[in-house]
Amino acid sequence: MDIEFNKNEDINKQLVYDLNLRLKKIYLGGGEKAIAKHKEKGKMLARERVNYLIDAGKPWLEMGAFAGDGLYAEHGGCPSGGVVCGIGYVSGRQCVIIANDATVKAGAWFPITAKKNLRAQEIAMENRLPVIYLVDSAGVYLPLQDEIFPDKEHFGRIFRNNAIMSSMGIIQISAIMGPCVAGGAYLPIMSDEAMIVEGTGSVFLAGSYLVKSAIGEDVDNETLGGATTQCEISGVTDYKHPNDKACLDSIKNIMGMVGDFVKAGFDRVKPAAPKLDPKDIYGLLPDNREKAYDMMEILLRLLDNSEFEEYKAGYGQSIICGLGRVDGWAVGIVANERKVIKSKKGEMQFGGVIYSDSADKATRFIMNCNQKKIPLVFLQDVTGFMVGSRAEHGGIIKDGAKMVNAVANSVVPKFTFVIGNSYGAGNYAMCGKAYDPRLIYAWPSAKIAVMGGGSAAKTLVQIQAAGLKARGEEVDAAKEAQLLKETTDRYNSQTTPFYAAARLWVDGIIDPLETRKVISMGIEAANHAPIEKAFNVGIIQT
Ligand SMILES: CCC(=O)SCCNC(=O)CCNC(=O)[C@H](O)C(C)(C)COP(=O)(O)OP(=O)(O)OC[C@H]1O[C@@H](n2cnc3c(N)ncnc32)[C@H](O)[C@@H]1OP(=O)(O)O
Repeated sequence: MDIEFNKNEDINKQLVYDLNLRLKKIYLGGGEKAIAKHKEKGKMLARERVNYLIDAGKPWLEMGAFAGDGLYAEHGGCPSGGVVCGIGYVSGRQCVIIANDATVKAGAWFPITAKKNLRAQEIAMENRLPVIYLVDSAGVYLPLQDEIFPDKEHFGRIFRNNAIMSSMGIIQISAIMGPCVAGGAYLPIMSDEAMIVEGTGSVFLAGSYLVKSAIGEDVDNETLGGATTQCEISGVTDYKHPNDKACLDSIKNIMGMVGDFVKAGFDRVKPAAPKLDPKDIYGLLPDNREKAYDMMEILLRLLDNSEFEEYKAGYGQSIICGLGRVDGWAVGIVANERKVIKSKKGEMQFGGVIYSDSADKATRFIMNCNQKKIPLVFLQDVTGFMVGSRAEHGGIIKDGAKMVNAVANSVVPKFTFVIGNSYGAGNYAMCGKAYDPRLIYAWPSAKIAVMGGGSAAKTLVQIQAAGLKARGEEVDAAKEAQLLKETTDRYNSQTTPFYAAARLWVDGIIDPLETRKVISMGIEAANHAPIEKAFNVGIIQT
């Protein structure tokens, strides 16, 4: 192995190590004190509940672990958005699990909590997966009510989704495992069935403090809406359990009896590991995002048997397209090439840039995958579409539009991995979050922004300098350098995968070695949802 490989390997392994350290801290939720208080009540922690619920030895795909990371510092933070979400197996069935973490402000809903719940429900709806809610929530986080309460994508949307999902035939089971107040109360009761834990679970529209202030009644929370009240007096809840474990056992039991539904029918054969070692990816992926590398070498380490059926290998080479398998599932790959290319026409093309010919090729390939019912996997390392008069005169806008059209209108499931840069309209054409990927994960090496820090800073500084000069202010070299540094620093802090994951622009950050697992679980999930719409791109931009 050469020096470059070893250097990359050290850096990429360090990034994964740092990622795991940050996750470990996040897994502490509201912190040691809140954990101790929670456990004193005899309650399991949110992650313990999930671990107990899911099948041992089967994979768990967490979504949104970094949601809220670095946000709401003035409120004490909101690790994982105060809710644990993911796809797991319960009694052999893939389910979406949504578990409030009551160590974070009693499981109250911050704005990012709503966004994360809505994303988890979206995943359940798109894939027609059952949802299990482990509810332990104080409802709206009152100091931020104006950012979470009334708008379309705020808290109310969750209950609207409960109703819509029910009418779609999506199974929803809730367990009330702590005080569930106001908004926290609607969610479990809008599910197909709700169970409640005796002594710790309670569910009511208004807690004892509000009842006292509203109507002057003195009543404790247990009498108001505890397990006995809701199971034996009101009939609001359906099953009463003595503790968390018994409650979770009951969910497992019910899930074990669920019948089979029609599948989408994506092709799968016996899985095979890649022939080339996936761990090589650490050494192959450069230590910085401007360096060129051979994307094919990465691809071959993600695909079964390292086999790839390349489409139009000699044409539009700044995007690699082709068919392969991941864990036995057939996939259509669309990946940005990162090495400099000399096209057959003699033109030099930069790696990571989408040219007219590559957009044209990718469009046709995406349409082909839709025709053949093959799920699409996008590997993003893209700085954007080619600029300049040659590209414009060649019609780059219409070729880019064509690709965006095919991606947007695809009816096969799409999965996106941001492995390097994800800049500009390249993010869109390569199926960024706005293009409905069923799942989108970033590698620790990812950078997501409208453009790279350097380019953005230079562009902004030119604009700012022109404005200052127009107002008669002197812009000397020192002032320009200061503007450049400030803008670059700000941009760089906003392009990290952590910044993106905190805001749910991606579903999470993964070790590159987990990529195959995400694709496989994602296609298995997507296979629950038959494709109902015919593929139609409308007017294509020829
Ligand atoms: C759709 C409309 C809505 O959802 S309106 C929401 C209305 N919600 C409420 O009135 C619930 C108020 N909270 C409570 O009654 C209790 O916190 C319940 C849920 C019973 C839990 O009690 P307990 O386990 O003792 O926790 P705690 O009270 O010590 O709270 C822990 C920390 O969380 C906070 N907290 C709690 N609820 C909220 C809330 N809704 N908004 C904002 N903050 C909330 C508490 O203040 C406490 O914070 P801290 O740890 O002291 O900083």
